[in-house]
Formats: sequence, C-alpha cells, structure tokens
Amino acid sequence: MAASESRRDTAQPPKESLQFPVLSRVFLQPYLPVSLKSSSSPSAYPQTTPAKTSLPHVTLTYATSLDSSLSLAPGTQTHLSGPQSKAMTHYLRSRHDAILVGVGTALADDPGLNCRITGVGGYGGKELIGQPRPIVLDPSARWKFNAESRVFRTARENRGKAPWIVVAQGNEEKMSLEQRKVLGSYGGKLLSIPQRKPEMEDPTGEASTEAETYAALDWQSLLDTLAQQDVYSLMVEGGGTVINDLLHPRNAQLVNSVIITIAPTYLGQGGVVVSPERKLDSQGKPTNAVRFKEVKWQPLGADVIMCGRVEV
Ligand SMILES: NC(=O)C1=CN([C@@H]2O[C@H](COP(=O)(O)OP(=O)(O)OC[C@H]3O[C@@H](n4cnc5c(N)ncnc54)[C@H](O)[C@@H]3O)[C@@H](O)[C@H]2O)C=CC1
Ligand SMILES: Nc1nc(O)c(N)c(N[C@@H]2O[C@H](COP(=O)(O)O)[C@@H](O)[C@H]2O)n1
Repeated sequence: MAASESRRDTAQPPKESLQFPVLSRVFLQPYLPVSLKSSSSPSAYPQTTPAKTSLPHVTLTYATSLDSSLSLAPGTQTHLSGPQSKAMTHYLRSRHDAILVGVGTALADDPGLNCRITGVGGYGGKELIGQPRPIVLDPSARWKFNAESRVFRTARENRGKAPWIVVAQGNEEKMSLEQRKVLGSYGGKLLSIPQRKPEMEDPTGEASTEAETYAALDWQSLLDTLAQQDVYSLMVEGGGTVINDLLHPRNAQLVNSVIITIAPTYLGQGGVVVSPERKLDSQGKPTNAVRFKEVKWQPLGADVIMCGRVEV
C-alpha cells in the first residue's frame, strides 16, 4: 500500500466531512435495510425491516421542492437540501451497499457518489468501510466519463468506490475501450441487463413516451443482477426519469421505503419534476399513481423529511 494511502486510514477526517448526530438518526431506523454485510455498514441500532430477501432492499431518497422539482432545469444541479438533510443523505449512503443514479444525473452533476460522514472509510475510518458502491444506469452507454470524472477522482483518493455502469445487453461495445480500461483499472465494472420486453411497457397497451427515448431496462432484472453481485441494499437517488420509472405502477412495489427531503422553496416551471404515471382503476379511470403508508414527518433544519412505504 502507498504511504499516502496508509496515512489516510488513520488520519483526521478531511475538512469537508459531515456529521449526522446519533440522536438525529433514530427516526430513520425503521425505514432502513438490515445490515447484512457487517463490514460495510456498522450500526448500533436494532432493525425492524425483514432480513435477506431475494431482491435488495430498495430505498428511494431524493430532495424536492414544494412543486416536486429536483432541479431548476434538465442538465443542471440545484442544491435543495439544507446542511442537516445533506448530512442525512450521506448517512443514508453509509447504510446501503450501493447507490444508483441515472446517466442524466451523472452528466448534469458529475457526482462523487460517496459517503462523507466522519468515521466512514476515507473520512477518518478504515479502508472503504461504510462506502456504498455507485451505480450509474446508462443503457445506451452515453456517459463519456474519464479518469478525471469526480467519481473516479474520489476512488483514486480512497474516498469512495469506483462505479458499476449498467448498460442494455448489446450496447456493451458502445463504451470505448479506453473507458472500459479506466473503469476496470479503478475496480469498477460494466453490467449488462436485457431490455424490458415491449409487452411490459404499458399494461394498457399505450406507447410509453419515456421508453421511446432510451433502452428501458426491467427493474426486477436489474435488482436480480445486483443481488447476485451481493448488493443487499440499494439507495436510488434520482434523477427524475429514474424516479418516475421506479414509481410507475408496474415497478413501485419493488420500493421498500422512501425517505424524501422537502425543501421550503418553489423552483418554478421548467424543472426536472417527479410525477409518475397514473394508475388506472378497474374501469380504466385514472387514480393516484402512488400512496404511502406508515408515514412519518420529521423536521430537519429548514427542511422536512417524509419517510414511508409504498401502499401496494
Ligand atoms: N434533488 C435531488 O435529490 C436529485 C436531483 N437530481 C437532478 O435530476 C436531474 C437528472 O434527471 P434526469 O434528466 O431525468 O436524468 P436521470 O438521472 O433520471 O437519468 C435518465 C436516464 O437514466 C436512464 N434510465 C432511467 N430509467 C431507466 C430504466 N428503467 N431503464 C434503463 N435506463 C433508465 C436512461 O438512460 C435515462 O435517459 C439533474 O438535474 C440532477 O441534478 C438527480 C438526483 C437527485
Ligand atoms: N439529497 C440531495 N439534495 C440535493 O439538494 C441534491 N441536489 C441532491 N442530489 C444528489 O446528490 C448527488 C451529488 O452527490 P455528491 O455530493 O456529488 O456525492 C447528485 O448527483 C444527486 O444524486 N441530493
């Protein structure tokens, strides 16, 4: 191991590390996955969610404005979370094996996708303990990353793991050889998943508008593949297209819990909006897309956090 790496294991956490006090964590516990990998997510709390199932525990978590916007415009990053809710998001990252974003988010934000809570690996803790695996959903291999993309810089500094990139089967070659080399050299990998079957697009038989613009993957297959790779808990962070697809009536039952930060602001029209497709009742009449049960609201600084489970 290089001298700089061994120093980092025992050094003081860097200045940008975040604190999320133990007392503030209590309200989140019922919505969090059971830790199956004791080395990756140490926890002092009793857990109430069921133990290992065949699919990973999926937590959907994002920050929204009062008008359900994630950002002011596609392709831009907007800071909505206040300092306490930002620290909460980082704590949540430490409690999951992996965090997933769509390629739109990777392109817009150039995110680090690591956990910056004091005490996790890279921030005063050992090795990469507590660091989630970043996963980028990029069915058509659009993300032109290189070693200077933030997630790779973070991995190089031993402050996070290298990403896994999910493409649609048949699109593997769209990722350049150079990129595949970068990915492999940092310990990342390429996963390929079959595309969603057309008959699964829409139970009403109508064309799905989103599906026309990208090679839509089946969430169940994706989660199966991740479970085979020892991912027992997945935090889905966004962006809008990913969230709307995951909350689509065909997929919403795959979500175990939601932890949503609501910031006291309207972003106004033109933002990236969370608004999943409506369900149709037995008469074909539109009804609520999703409702939540076992809901808890917790103020955190100027924001409020809504925790819940999907009512199936
Ligand atoms: N406020 C917050 O908490 C967050 C905000 N954001 C914001 O969201 C925006 C990005 O959102 P979007 O542009 O909607 O991009 P996105 O991040 O949702 O990525 C969209 C892409 O993901 C892929 N994708 C989505 N669902 C898929 C499926 N089922 N199968 C295969 N591929 C799938 C497709 O390639 C699609 O084009 C940015 O402005 C970003 O800053 C992103 C994450 C969190
Ligand atoms: N929780 C939360 N609050 C916001 O206000 C946000 N804009 C986001 N965005 C998500 O966080 C990612 C950035 O992560 P890094 O700090 O670069 O690790 C971004 O890509 C979104 O997924 N989240």
